[in-house]
Order: sequence, then C-alpha cells, then structure tokens
Amino acid sequence: MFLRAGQAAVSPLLRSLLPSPVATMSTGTFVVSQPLNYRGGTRVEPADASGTEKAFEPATGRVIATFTCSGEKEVNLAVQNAKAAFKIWSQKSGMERCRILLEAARIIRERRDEIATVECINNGKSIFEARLDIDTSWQCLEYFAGLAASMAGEHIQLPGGSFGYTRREPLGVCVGIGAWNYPFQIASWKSAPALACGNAMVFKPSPFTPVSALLLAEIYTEAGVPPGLFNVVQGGAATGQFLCQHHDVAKVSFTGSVPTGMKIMEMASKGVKPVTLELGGKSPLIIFSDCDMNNAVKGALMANFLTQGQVCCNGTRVFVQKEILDKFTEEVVKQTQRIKIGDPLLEDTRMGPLINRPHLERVLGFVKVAKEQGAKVLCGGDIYVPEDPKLKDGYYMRPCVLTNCRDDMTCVKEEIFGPVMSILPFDTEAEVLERANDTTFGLAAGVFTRDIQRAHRVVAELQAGTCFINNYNVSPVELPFGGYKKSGFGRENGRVTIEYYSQLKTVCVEMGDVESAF
Ligand SMILES: NC(=O)c1ccc[n+]([C@@H]2O[C@H](COP(=O)([O-])OP(=O)(O)OC[C@H]3O[C@@H](n4cnc5c(N)ncnc54)[C@H](O)[C@@H]3O)[C@@H](O)[C@H]2O)c1
Ligand SMILES: NCCCC=O
Repeated sequence: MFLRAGQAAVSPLLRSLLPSPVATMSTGTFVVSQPLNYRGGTRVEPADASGTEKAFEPATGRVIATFTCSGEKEVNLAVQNAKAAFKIWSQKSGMERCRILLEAARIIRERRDEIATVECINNGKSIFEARLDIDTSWQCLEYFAGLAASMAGEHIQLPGGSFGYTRREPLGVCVGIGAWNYPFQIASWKSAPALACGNAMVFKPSPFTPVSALLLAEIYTEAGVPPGLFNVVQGGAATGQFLCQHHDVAKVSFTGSVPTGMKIMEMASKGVKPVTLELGGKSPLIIFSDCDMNNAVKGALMANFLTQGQVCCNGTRVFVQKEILDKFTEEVVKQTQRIKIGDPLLEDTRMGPLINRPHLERVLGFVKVAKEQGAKVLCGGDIYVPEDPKLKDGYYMRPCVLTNCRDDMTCVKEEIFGPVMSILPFDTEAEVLERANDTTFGLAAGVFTRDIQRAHRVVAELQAGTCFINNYNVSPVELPFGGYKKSGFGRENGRVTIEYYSQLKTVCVEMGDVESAF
C-alpha cells in the first residue's frame, strides 16, 4: 500500500474506531469515539468505573480519547469471559490453535500500515519504527503458532514395563499488563505465547496508549479465536490491581517499571501466582578500540535513540576505550545532530515526541542535574519546537550526548527513559567489566570489538539477560528476551517462553501390581 507522507489509508477495521466517514489519517486529526474495552469478542463500555483517563497525541498535545477506567465489576466480567473461552480453546489441538494464530499473523501483516499509524499517533514514535514494531508482532504470532503444533511432553520408561509421561498444559486465564513504549508489540509478545499454549488472556494496556491493543483484539476475533479469549480492559493502577488480585487469574505477565513490578509480585504472591516481570534497565554498551568504528557509532545510536530513547534495554552507559574516545565521540555527536526530529507520520522523521509533557520535563530534569553534577552537554538535551505550527504543543526534545560523566552521577545510575546518552571513558577490559556490572539492573548489554575471543569472554561476564555483540537493539522473536537482577525474570520470545505460559503434569503409569507397604 502506497501512502502520501503524513497520511495513511484506513481499512474497515480501523474505520470502526473512528468517526466516519474518514478516508485518511494525518497528524492532528485522529480521534477515538468508540468504546476502548473489548470483552466477549466485541467492543464494550465498562460495566463500572475506577476513574477516567485521557489519551494524547504526543505530536500535537491533543486529546485523542477520553475513556473510563475499568472497575472491579468490569474486571470480573472480563475474567469470566476469558474463563468461558478458555474451556473451548484449551480443548483444541495444537494444530487448530496454530491455524488461527497464523491467520491472525496474516491479518496483522496485511494491516501493518494502519496499525503502525495508530501506534505512531498514540505513542509518538516515527512511522518508520512503528512499522518495525508491527513486524515483530506478526512474526511473534507466527513463531508461537509454529510451536503450538509441536508442544509435547516426554515418555519415560520405568522398571517392570511401567512408564511415566509428561503433559504440557495451559495455566488458565493469564493477565497481561503493558507499558506505553511498545503498546502493540507488548500485547502481541504476551498474548501469542499465552494463546499458543492454550490459555486465555485479559490485557490491560498503559492508560497513555490504550488504542492499538483493541486492534489486536479485533484481529484475533476475525482470525477465529472463541469470543472472550483475548479481552482488553482499560485503566491505570486500580484496574491493574483488580486484575492481579483476581482469584481466577492464573498468571500475571507484566512489562513496566521496577517499582510497579515489585507491587505486582507482592500481589501475585498472595495467590501464589507465577509472574513474568519485564522491567527497566540502565544497560552498558562497551566500545573497544579495535571495533569497526562505523558500526560502533551506528550501534550507539541504535542503543540510545529508538522510540525517543524510551526503550527498556537501551545501552545508555556508553563505555569507550580511551584510545578512540575523541574520534568516537565526535562521530556520535555528528550523527546525533543529523537525526530528523518532527512529525512522526512523515516518512523521513526518525525521532518524534516523547510520550507526554510530565515525562518530557522529567527527562530534561535529568539533563539539568547531569550538568549540575559536572557532565558536559555535547549536543541536544533541550526542547525542540518543530516549524509546523500544528506541532507546537508536542513533546519534542533534541537527542542529547553527555561527556565528562562519572559512574556516580545520576544520569549514569538511573533509568532516564529518554534520548540521553552518557559517554564514559575506560582503559582496560577488567576495569570496564566491573563498572558495567555495577548496577542493580541487568536487562541488556552490548560489546563492539573485532576480537572474537574477547567478545565472548566479555559477554560471559556481563550480568545481563540479553547481550549484543557488534549490534544493539535488534529483536528477533526466535531469541529469548528478559532481565537479570532488578530488571526482572521470566522471558518473552524464543522457545523457552512456552515454559512461562504452561505447567507440566507428570503421569505415572503402573503396569504391574501395587507393591503396598501395608
Ligand atoms: N523489560 C521490558 O521488556 C520492558 C519493556 C518496556 C518497558 N519497560 C519498562 O517500563 C517502564 C516504562 O513504562 P511505564 O511508565 O508504563 O511503567 P509503569 O510501571 O508505570 O506502568 C506499567 C503498567 O503497569 C500499570 N500499573 C501501574 N501501577 C500498577 C499497580 N499498582 N498494579 C497493577 N498495574 C499497575 C500501568 O497502568 C501500566 O499499564 C520503564 O521502566 C521501562 O524500562 C520494560
Ligand atoms: N523491542 C524490544 C523493546 C522492549 C523494551 O522496551
């Protein structure tokens, strides 16, 4: 589908979310007037409320939706619907589930542009990036569709012809709670393995980005899942708490900050429910002097400026070996200054606005504190006002590169979650490893070097769940993703994720007589 810059065609699916008739979407025009909850295979207004929220278009600062946050009654209804659908879905064979998930993947692929457009409008990331997020979403559905058909237990021989076998069974109703930085991708990465294993899901998006999960729900229905298998409840902390405390919920998969993750774990512990926690990070990126400089510079930008720096696994502590510090820094600054900031729906934009005004101010506050603590701003770190008048109330800033950084500075220790890179010089491998690991987080890490032995030696020592060698922030769905230390536990993607959405039953079969102790 070919689109004019700043515009996207609208399919019937999306038109149902919009005031009709609408032929195209462009920045400053999108409004959602339809209900944003999804239950029992259809959009619904929640049965009760725990407050209201507004969702914004970060590019313009406009309100695009005002919606009711779900109360306990609505959460109960969503869980009941999921329970009913679970009974049907869990009885299907892996092949049957596989076919439906493949159909959902096909629909996402077909509607890639419109889903990406909604993501771009509600989140602020560039359309270029949003499309890549949608790609990793349908790929994830395809991947787990494939695994659905091949999930199997073991057969174990025992003495005297007796034997045992294991069955991999679904958990029941799983809850997914998402962050705002990858709204559609997070909903897909949680629901695809959950559904592939035979579970049902109630998903709660971030109240900042409520829209795209609804598109996923409609796609699942169109692909043929039973009504109620994937439900969406909107809301903030209160709605999330009703979900986590619900006695019919078997598992909670959470993506968000460490403080919220700790609360989720505490709530889940009361019902002895398993949790997956995908939390924050402050990841190191180590650039050795023998690196390929071009790739290392590109890697540093990939590690810091995707989605306006609002990426959990970003490599924001960029350790550079002293011999190449000046050359590397000069090139990173040059390329950072070239990043095209502006209307995220334009094809050549590579950096849109941050998620909202308070977050923009928080990120700018980190830059201010960094300066007070002695860091030097080499570029950016200030508000950017695009020329287009309709963007004047958007939440834009210039991407920032800091030098003169020390390990004890706030900008080096805390997750900023914005486009702020801290450059830190180092001398030796042993020294940089110790400094890289000196953090309570452990989500990701990266190393650039041409020395293959050093690369593997270093990643073996890095305390991080995902390590990149000579690249950064690529997300193939075949690879497990998740954290060490306070960045959480459990994994998303890769074969191992099946273990986090299923339980193992052991069946012991006696072929002889019972040898009783009595
Ligand atoms: N590791 C990962 O895969 C990953 C991916 C994306 C984002 N993140 C992290 O997410 C954070 C940014 O996202 P955020 O600001 O949306 O995080 P957040 O913790 O504020 O909110 C995340 C979700 O939790 C809900 N929530 C808040 N309080 C709750 C409570 N008491 N009970 C239940 N639910 C509650 C929110 O409504 C939202 O849906 C960053 O720290 C980032 O690193 C991690
Ligand atoms: N593409 C994966 C990013 C998840 C973290 O924010």
